[in-house]
Amino acid sequence: MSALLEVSGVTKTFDGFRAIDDLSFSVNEPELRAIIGPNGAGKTTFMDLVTGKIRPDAGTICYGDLSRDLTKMSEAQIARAGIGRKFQKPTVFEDQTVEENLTMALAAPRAPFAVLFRRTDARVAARGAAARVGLEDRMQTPAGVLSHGQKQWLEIGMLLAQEPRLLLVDEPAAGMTSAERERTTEMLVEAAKTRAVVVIEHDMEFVRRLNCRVTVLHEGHALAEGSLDHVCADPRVIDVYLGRQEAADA
Ligand SMILES: Nc1ncnc2c1ncn2[C@@H]1O[C@H](COP(=O)(O)OP(=O)(O)OP(=O)(O)O)[C@@H](O)[C@H]1O
Repeated sequence: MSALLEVSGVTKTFDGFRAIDDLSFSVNEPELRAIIGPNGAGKTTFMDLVTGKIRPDAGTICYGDLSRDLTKMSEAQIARAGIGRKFQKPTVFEDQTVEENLTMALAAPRAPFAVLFRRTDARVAARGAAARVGLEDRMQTPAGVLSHGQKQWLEIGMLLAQEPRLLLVDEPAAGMTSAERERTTEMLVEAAKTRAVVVIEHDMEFVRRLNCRVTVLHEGHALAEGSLDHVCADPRVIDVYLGRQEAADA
């Protein structure tokens, strides 16, 4: 296990407001990491910075064996370097079947099999990708008629088909049934056996099931890090996040 992503002293200001404030932490490969924290803590901004959607004012985000600084790379270069991102809302092609969606993902330029793809059996490859997210019985179903959870899984399957080294997943459990949430944790745990997977999530039951290291963000910096039990026992975390969550849940 070694560091795949090293965030050092990153700051991002929007109109004078420090959304990310001297943020430093690292993610190993392979590893499953959860990022939690109150609304506005900077979680989504962190993902925007890693994927090159926005640039920091200061700091570096080093990635991979050559420690390339992602802050100097374009979004396309970062995607090609093996970083995949799942946004909160599913963005699948609703008119296309599960098989067609997965086939498109397999044929994408950054997919490792894209060059070989014409020589392989597209159906077998797509079925393999579907099996990773439990959709192998839905190959001919238009994505638009899948449940919300199944659409999320399809998109995770499309990303996994491209074999990212680092997969960023923003609130996958939102809007899912408890059975879907449980299945999703299994998928992410499995995916993180061979890559780094970073999950932003508010649902603490979901985070508990991920059973992984947790980083708590607050006001743009890492407030605490460790097991869920460790960070949940931290008075600062209780003060800025868990106390408020309990109040919101009440
Ligand atoms: N493009 C932007 N312009 C101005 N302010 C922004 C921009 N993007 C984010 N912010 C601000 O930066 C702060 C961090 O936002 P961010 O979305 O990263 O938080 P978050 O931890 O993901 O919150 P949530 O849990 O609600 O999704 C917020 O105060 C937000 O309003």
